[in-house]
Amino acid sequence: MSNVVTARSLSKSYGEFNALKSVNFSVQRGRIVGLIGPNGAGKTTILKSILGLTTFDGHLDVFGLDPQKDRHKLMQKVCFIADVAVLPRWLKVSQALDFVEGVHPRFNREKAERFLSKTKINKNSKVGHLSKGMVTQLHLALVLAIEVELLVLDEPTLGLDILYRKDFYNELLTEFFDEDRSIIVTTHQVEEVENLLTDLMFIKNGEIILDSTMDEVSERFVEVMVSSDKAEQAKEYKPIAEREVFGRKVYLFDGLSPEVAQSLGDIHRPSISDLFVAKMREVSA
Ligand SMILES: Nc1ncnc2c1ncn2[C@@H]1O[C@H](COP(=O)(O)OP(=O)(O)OP(=O)(O)O)[C@@H](O)[C@H]1O
Repeated sequence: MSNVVTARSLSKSYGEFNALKSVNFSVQRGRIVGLIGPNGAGKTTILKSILGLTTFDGHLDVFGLDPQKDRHKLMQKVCFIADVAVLPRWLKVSQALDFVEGVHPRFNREKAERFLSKTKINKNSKVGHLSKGMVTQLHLALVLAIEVELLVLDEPTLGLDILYRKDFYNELLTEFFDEDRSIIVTTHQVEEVENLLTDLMFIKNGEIILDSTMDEVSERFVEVMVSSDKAEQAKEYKPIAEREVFGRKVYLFDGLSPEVAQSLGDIHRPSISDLFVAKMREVSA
């Protein structure tokens, strides 16, 4: 598989503070990577480095380009949706379409209009007269219609209500994603992207503490709901987290064999959010 992004010993310091501590990772073509971490972990710093929006130390290759030197060429291949939609209030929706069509060679206007036709947005409205959610939808319509190979999304659904958030991810899969494209997405709403991701990266304090495909995650981690008589036995296998559901213990294991897991109780795949909480606590323990 070909890498669209390769980072080796990628570091970023702000004065004495190390926001990224020599991280290594890659993103392959045709993958949807979730970059998940608590506030201040370094997610935006990674995204900004990939987009050539900040300086860094170490090696970073994006489509064979150095983001610090080749930002212009990179923008032909990469598109970025930030968490806040910034569109001038006086602009009409139709003018926003004209503008992006004029400045971006890869903008597919027909696609943007199709996306907008599914919303309540009127093309003659001014941005300033749209609701906050509608402005975000307009922004997404404009950006998703730019046909690039890598889409970078930083908390893309912030400010959208639950119905539009679901629509957004459906739209992303049907309108944007295919096997030749890749997506990197950061979000705090991990349950929303759970079924979308092909790869998962957890970051904490500038370090990547998990980097796995979702298939590997399913093979490696298991949650077992254990009856009280097996609780002591389960603990011997050193679970990385435990919680209680309806009076029964649920243990999360890393690398426990399926046979042993089944012998202890009812097994299932942990949710990304449960795994995230467990991994964050494990590291600080
Ligand atoms: N320009 C800057 N000057 C100094 N420190 C900065 C600067 N930008 C980011 N940082 C620090 O670097 C760390 C990583 O920030 P970053 O924005 O990458 O985190 P994040 O994981 O995206 O967080 P959030 O989920 O809150 O957006 C934080 O501790 C932040 O305070």
